Amino acid sequence: MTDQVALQERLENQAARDELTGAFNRRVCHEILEQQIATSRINGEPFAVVFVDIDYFKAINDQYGHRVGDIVLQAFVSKMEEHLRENDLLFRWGGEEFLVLLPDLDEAKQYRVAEKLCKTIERNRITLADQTEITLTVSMGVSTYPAHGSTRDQLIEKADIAMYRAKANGRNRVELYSDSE
Ligand SMILES: Nc1nc2c(ncn2[C@@H]2O[C@H](COP(=O)(O)OP(=O)(O)OP(=O)(O)O)[C@@H](O)[C@H]2O)c(=O)[nH]1
Repeated sequence: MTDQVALQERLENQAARDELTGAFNRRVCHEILEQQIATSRINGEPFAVVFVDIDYFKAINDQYGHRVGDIVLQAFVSKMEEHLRENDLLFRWGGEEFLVLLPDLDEAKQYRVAEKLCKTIERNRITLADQTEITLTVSMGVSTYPAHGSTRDQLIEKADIAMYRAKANGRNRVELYSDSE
């Protein structure tokens, strides 16, 4: 590989990733969801979009400072990536909001995978440099293709609506979008 090609690859990689956490950024999220929809339209493969919002993140910033808040976001992404399956993808949507794409699962399995992730995040505390341990919890909303929408924006919006229900129902939980909302 020439230096030029290596540099090009590095720049492309940087453009795809969120600077703080290294998760894929919102632009890539848009592109990959479009691709997934195009593929699923042809092969009929279902997939899920999971909207993930860290609970009470403001309190972490308030208690430990913004710098520690940043470290917690980085640790959160590492933990999520450790526990996702090989084909699942994590994106930083903005702030303390993330999206996960779960390809190739039926609805019941998608919900179970999201629940497992939610419990894993709660169980795996984050240890700071001074050994302080922080327990994070997340609220998740799940929408599925094709049941809840056939476009990227519909699927994201419905996952977001379900996530708000998870917040309203006490946080640290997963809700599946329902058409009655
Ligand atoms: N440290 C740090 N904080 C961030 C970053 N992006 C967003 N935040 C903070 O995340 C917090 C989000 O707070 P809220 O939207 O009030 O939500 P919350 O406290 O998580 O409460 P709920 O979502 O209702 O459970 C705000 O304090 C933002 O400043 C970041 O990149 N780094």
